[in-house]
Amino acid sequence: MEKVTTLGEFIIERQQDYPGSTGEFSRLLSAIRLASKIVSHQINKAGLLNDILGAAESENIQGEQQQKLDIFANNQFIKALEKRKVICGIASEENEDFIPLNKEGKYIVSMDPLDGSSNIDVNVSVGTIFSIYERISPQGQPVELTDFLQEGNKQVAAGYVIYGSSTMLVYSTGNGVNGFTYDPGIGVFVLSHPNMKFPATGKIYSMNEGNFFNCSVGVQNYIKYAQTIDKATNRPFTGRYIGSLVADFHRNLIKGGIYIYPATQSAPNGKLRLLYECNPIAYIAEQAGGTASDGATRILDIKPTELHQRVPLYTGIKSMVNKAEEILKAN
Ligand SMILES: O=P(O)(O)OC[C@H]1O[C@](O)(COP(=O)(O)O)[C@@H](O)[C@@H]1O
Ligand SMILES: [Mg+2]
Ligand SMILES: [Mg+2]
Repeated sequence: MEKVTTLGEFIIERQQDYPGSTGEFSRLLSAIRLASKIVSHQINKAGLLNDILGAAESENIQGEQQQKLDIFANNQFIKALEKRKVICGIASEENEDFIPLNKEGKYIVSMDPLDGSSNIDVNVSVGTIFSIYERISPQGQPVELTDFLQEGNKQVAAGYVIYGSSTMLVYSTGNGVNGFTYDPGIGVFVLSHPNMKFPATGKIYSMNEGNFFNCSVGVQNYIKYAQTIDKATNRPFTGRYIGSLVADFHRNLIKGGIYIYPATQSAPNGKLRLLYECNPIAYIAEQAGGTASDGATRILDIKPTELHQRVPLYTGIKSMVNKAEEILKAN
């Protein structure tokens, strides 16, 4: 019988890569594993439950109408992480300010508890995105804003959960990217996608083209480049856009492509948030042999200044992102 490796076993095995590790990080990951299962279970039966679909009465700090599932997922992840006592603070898309937790905690987590909210009610894949750092303020002290405003290249781990036809947890601790598929029959995540890498070449581009005339000439010229017929360069590329960052990124990671959420006239810094969308996705992209920039600067080198700041995102296969940057620069 083929050997299966559960996420729990994998975490313990990988702990050996870190001599002197205390198990705190493994406990943090197990909290994410637990909350993902609970959210996955809720999503799978969302259509049956009137109290989980639809909008909540509240807005988040970004002025976005919160969905009931945004709040449910937010509460589940906060509860699971708080219980583990190894985290001194959480920043979440759904909370205006960071949430101080255990002063003795060594880690901080920034998260997007439910990504792709506009797709919840229409049974299209959504996700959760998480980014993990070691604190910089002294242990034993309350967590500080500066603990959250670290560059993405300081992340000790990052990942996402995709709630789609199956639920998968994809993460990296800096030694490559591994994907685990949830088996609801036995209630465990099983290693299904070891050492995930972008293919060498790709032909998928993902952008909300409804923004075409709202974008710079550079972005418009890249879209035209993608649509130009030229067999020698694998074009025209195929347009694919789900509207859930996690799902669009995941598809492009497996099939090969580029995801773009550019700056627009109405959103001069783009739409996606640096701390809990762009940094973790960029970390995974680079660990999978791809890249991520804001069109010019490496995402992981951007120094954050605010919890909910937005940046443009270009991520995927290196050659495709480099080409986009080249065209942007030329205009
Ligand atoms: O509807 P648009 O403008 O294309 O934006 C879609 C993007 O917005 C997001 O839904 C923003 O994330 P949230 O759903 O977590 O707010 C991304 O997942 C997605 O890529
Ligand atoms: Mg999101
Ligand atoms: Mg969200």
